[in-house]
This record gives sequence, C-alpha cells and structure tokens, in this order.
Amino acid sequence: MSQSESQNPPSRPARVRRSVLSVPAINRRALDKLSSLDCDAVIFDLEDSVAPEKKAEARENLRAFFAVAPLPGKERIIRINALSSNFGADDLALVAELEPDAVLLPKVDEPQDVMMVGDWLAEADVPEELRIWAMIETPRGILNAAAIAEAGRTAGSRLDCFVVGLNDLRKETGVLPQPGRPYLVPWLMQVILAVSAYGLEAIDSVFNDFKDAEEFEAECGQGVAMGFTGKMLIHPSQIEAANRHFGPAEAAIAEAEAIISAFAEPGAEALNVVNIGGRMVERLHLVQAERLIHKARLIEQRSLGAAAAPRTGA
Ligand SMILES: CC(C)(COP(=O)(O)OP(=O)(O)OC[C@H]1O[C@@H](n2cnc3c(N)ncnc32)[C@H](O)[C@@H]1OP(=O)(O)O)[C@@H](O)C(=O)NCCC(=O)NCCSC(=O)C[C@H](O)C(=O)O
Ligand SMILES: [Mg+2]
Repeated sequence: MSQSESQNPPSRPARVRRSVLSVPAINRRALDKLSSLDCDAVIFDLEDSVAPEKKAEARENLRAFFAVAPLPGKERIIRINALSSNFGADDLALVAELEPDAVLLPKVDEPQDVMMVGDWLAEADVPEELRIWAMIETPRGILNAAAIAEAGRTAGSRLDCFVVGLNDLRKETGVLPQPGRPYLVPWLMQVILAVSAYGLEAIDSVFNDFKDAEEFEAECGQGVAMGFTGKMLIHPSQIEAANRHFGPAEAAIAEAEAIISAFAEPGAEALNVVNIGGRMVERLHLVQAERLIHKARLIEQRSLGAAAAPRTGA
C-alpha cells in the first residue's frame, strides 16, 4: 500500500476534524448553541456527561434536535453508552434511527467491541456511510490499539477514527494530570502508530481546565506535533485555538505550494529529489504537500459554506 493510500483510504472522503466539540445531550441550551459555533464536528454525548436517570430524556433531546438542526458542514457523532450497560441498546437503536455521520463507542477494549456494532448496524440495514469511531481510553484499549485499528481494514468495517480519553485512562492507571503529559506520551504515540498503520485518524483527548487558555494552547501544539488530526473539546472557548493549531498554517501552505511547483517544473517528473532553498525535498514530501493543500481547500470550502448558510437554531 502506498503512503497516500494508508493515510486516506479511497472509499472514505477526507474530512476536516480540527475541533470536535462534545455536548451533553441532556443540555438543551448547549445544543441550541451549536449552529452558531465554528467547530468541525460535534459529539452528542449520551455517556458519562448524562446521569443515569436522564438518559431517556437525553435521547428525546437528540430526536428533537436532529429533526430540526442538520448542522450543515459539521460532522455529527453520537457517543453511546457501553452495550454492556442498561442504556447501550436503546442508544444504538437511536443511532440507527437518526443516522448521524458516526457512532462513538466508549471504552473500546478489543476489536470485537467494534465488530459487534458493525454487524448490528449492517443487520439493521443502516447505510454504510454511517461510520464507527472508537474511544481509546482503557489500559486494554491502549494495549490493543493496533488490533482494533486493524479491524478497520476488514471487509465492511465502518471504523474511521479513534478518540483518546485521558480522563478514563488516568482513572484506570493512576497517572496524574501534568503539563506536557510526560507519562502519557508513550501511550498516545502507540495510538498514533496504530492509526497510521491502518489508515485511520486519531483525535486527541479533552483538556478539562477550559479557563486555562495558555496550557490548552500548549497541549494543542503538542497534539499537532504528535500527529493527532484534531482535539476533542468540552467548551466553545476552545474551538478557535483548536482550529488554528490543527489547521495548516500560512507558512506550511506556502511551503507545500513551493514543493508542488518544484515537482511540476519541466523535467522534474524524472526526479525523486529536488533542492528547495537549500533543503532536500523528496517525492514523499510531495504526497504530504498535496494532502496539506487538500485539507486547506476543505477548510476554505467549509468557511465559505458556513458564511453562506443561514444560522438556524434548534
Ligand atoms: C464544562 C461545562 C459543564 C461548563 O458549562 P457552563 O458552566 O455552562 O459554561 P459556560 O457558562 O462558560 O458556558 C458558556 C456558554 O456556552 C455554552 N456551552 C458550554 N459548553 C458547551 C458545549 N460543550 N457545547 C455547546 N455549548 C456549550 C453554555 O450553554 C453557555 O451558553 P449561553 O448561556 O447560551 O451563553 C460545559 O462546558 C460542558 O458540559 N461541557 C461538555 C461536557 C462533556 O461533553 N463531557 C463529555 C465529554 S468529556 C470526555 O469524553 C472525557 C473522556 O471520555 C475521557 O475519558 O477523557
Ligand atoms: Mg471517558
């Protein structure tokens, strides 16, 4: 498989996932705010942010919301409760009914957790466009990240994206929250390695202290450097920084354009390596440059679409 194929399986359209905002499905005021927010994706949470006695009401909120607020241009993901809980089956039935872009499975431990939901969706005749996202947030999930990602390559698999959950992982392991996440980095990189090997994407964990803008900026920068596609967010105030960090910077776009131009020069088709301003650039960098420009175009189209679309509330 070529590098570009491994990064972007041809059957799946490239998506922009810089800012992935979680909203508790029980919070109608927050749901009403979504159409005015500039996040790339929304996770409607039925799991940990909704109390057990409020799960049914939260499902009703989503039914009402999906009936009137399609959120054009934003990916819509519903996070369900574990299928082993009292709520998972009803949540999954709701997903089949509402057909969001994806269902997010919590606390995925092993490939079977993903395959089982894939089989259920197929049996329920849910269109294949509805993808599966997996929370990697347990010690077993980290240990099995590669096997879980590999399940995304099996025929009919809907697996598309991992989201790291460091609150649960810290709870299970006793690792303390610390700037720079020094003891978590090896596990985070294991997740990046797994998704890179099997053509998936990974979204970095939430940052809880939403008033601490400085540390949030630092963590976004670290997430980009590690290879995450975007960040899961808990508050609207985090969207701008996530979009800025995870979107291509002006300088990176200019550099990518220079690489594409250099390889488009007459005679360059026979070259695998060129000199751009005293730096060696290989054909593999051309693949990266084209990918970056494609992402920049998607972001531009998204902004143009958002500017043109009327902002309707739920
Ligand atoms: C953290 C919060 C409880 C804070 O809420 P609040 O006190 O209401 O904050 P503000 O007063 O500053 O809010 C200002 C306005 O913004 C709206 N708002 C707040 N959060 C959201 C949101 N997530 N989406 C949309 N809109 C939002 C408020 O309604 C205010 O609106 P208005 O009054 O009209 O001006 C709250 O932010 C929150 O609940 N956040 C999300 C929590 C959540 O989704 N948790 C689950 C995901 S975390 C996770 O997955 C962890 C993972 O599993 C792991 O293990 O790590
Ligand atoms: Mg969690």
